Amino acid sequence: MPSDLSGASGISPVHAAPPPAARSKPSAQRLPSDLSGAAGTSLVALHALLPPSERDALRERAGAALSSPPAGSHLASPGLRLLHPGRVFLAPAVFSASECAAVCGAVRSAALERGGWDTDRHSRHRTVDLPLSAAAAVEPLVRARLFERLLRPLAAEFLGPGFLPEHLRFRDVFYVRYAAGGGGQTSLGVHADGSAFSVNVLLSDPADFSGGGTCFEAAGATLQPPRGAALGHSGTVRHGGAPITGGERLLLVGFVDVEPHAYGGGSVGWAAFNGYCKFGDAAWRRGPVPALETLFCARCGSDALQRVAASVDSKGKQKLHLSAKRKNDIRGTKFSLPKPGKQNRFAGDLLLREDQLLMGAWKTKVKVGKGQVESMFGADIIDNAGRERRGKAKKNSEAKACGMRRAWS
Ligand SMILES: O=C(O)CCC(=O)C(=O)O
Ligand SMILES: [Fe+2]
Repeated sequence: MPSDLSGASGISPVHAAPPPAARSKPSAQRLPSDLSGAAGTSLVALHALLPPSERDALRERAGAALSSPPAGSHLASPGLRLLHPGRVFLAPAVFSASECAAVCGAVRSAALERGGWDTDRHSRHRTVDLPLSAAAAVEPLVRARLFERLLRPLAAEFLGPGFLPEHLRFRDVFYVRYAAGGGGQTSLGVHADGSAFSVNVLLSDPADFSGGGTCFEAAGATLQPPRGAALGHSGTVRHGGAPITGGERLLLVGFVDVEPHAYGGGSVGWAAFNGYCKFGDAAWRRGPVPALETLFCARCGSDALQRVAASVDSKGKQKLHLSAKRKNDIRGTKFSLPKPGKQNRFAGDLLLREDQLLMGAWKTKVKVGKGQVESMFGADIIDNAGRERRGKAKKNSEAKACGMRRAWS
């Protein structure tokens, strides 16, 4: 564990504890539950913080790369590289204790209904788990909280102003169960996740189990965040689940990736739509978007945006100089809609409102591996969603559930 931990964010240093040798009891560091204000943001860098100058340079590079990417460029690899391998983060309160309890309840009932937990969703370093979709009753809440309290601050804090939270997506989100006794899984070997970065949130009450925590190989430390907090780290950081010695430990684990699509300038509305598909209402309630990049009004979704003069008073409050007398002049703004063209010329739907449902977009695929494609909205979206298949089913046309694999172990 690097020595610069102390004082990084008002959290006491985390001292070396060996990653879990199968049976030894790790000396784990319980993190305080009240971290509010620890670093002035909702996201607390726990260790291996880059020196400020290097961090600013990184941000600048990220901002430049992401706000004006060269035409046709893909964001995936810059995103992966942007996350410094040694960094581990904590988002102190992603869920409240009562939300955690509600999610635990829903997940346990889902497991009962399905006749047990899954054990084969991940090829290596298997976990006893359930996908996010299994507990449908709490899925909107979980997506919203992850977006609002994790992805949004994360995008703003670490990837620079040109980066929208919608550039991030979950490749896999699942509930993990560790249980002592009864043949349950008690620990998870050290591994790296094949994600840009990963997060895990403790859903159980810490009084319900002993031992546990997430151990980090290089740091030689095991961290035990409080209930409802998320521990985040680069997917390349080798880590594992420390053995529990009693009770049940329920976690929410998310593998986050960077969208392989650039949203700049005129396509911010499209990014917001994409965000809505992934994260529901929470993505709609977005913070201020850089005004010049906005196509549609963030409140009503209409395109009637008008530039007005603005000033800032001595207290830093913004004042808009709107004139009640000013009439909207719509001369020259009414056109008949052109007919869609052929062979990629003006083909597709015209984007007239921010919340317009672009049905064709569901078919947009991105390459995820050698010869492998998936919907740009994530592995769990299939392009014929909601459409009935007419005629004979094609051979091998079945959409394959694409479970996230842990790589580089
Ligand atoms: O148990 C933990 O704290 C870590 C879980 C984890 O790394 C995973 O599921 O990939
Ligand atoms: Fe992991």
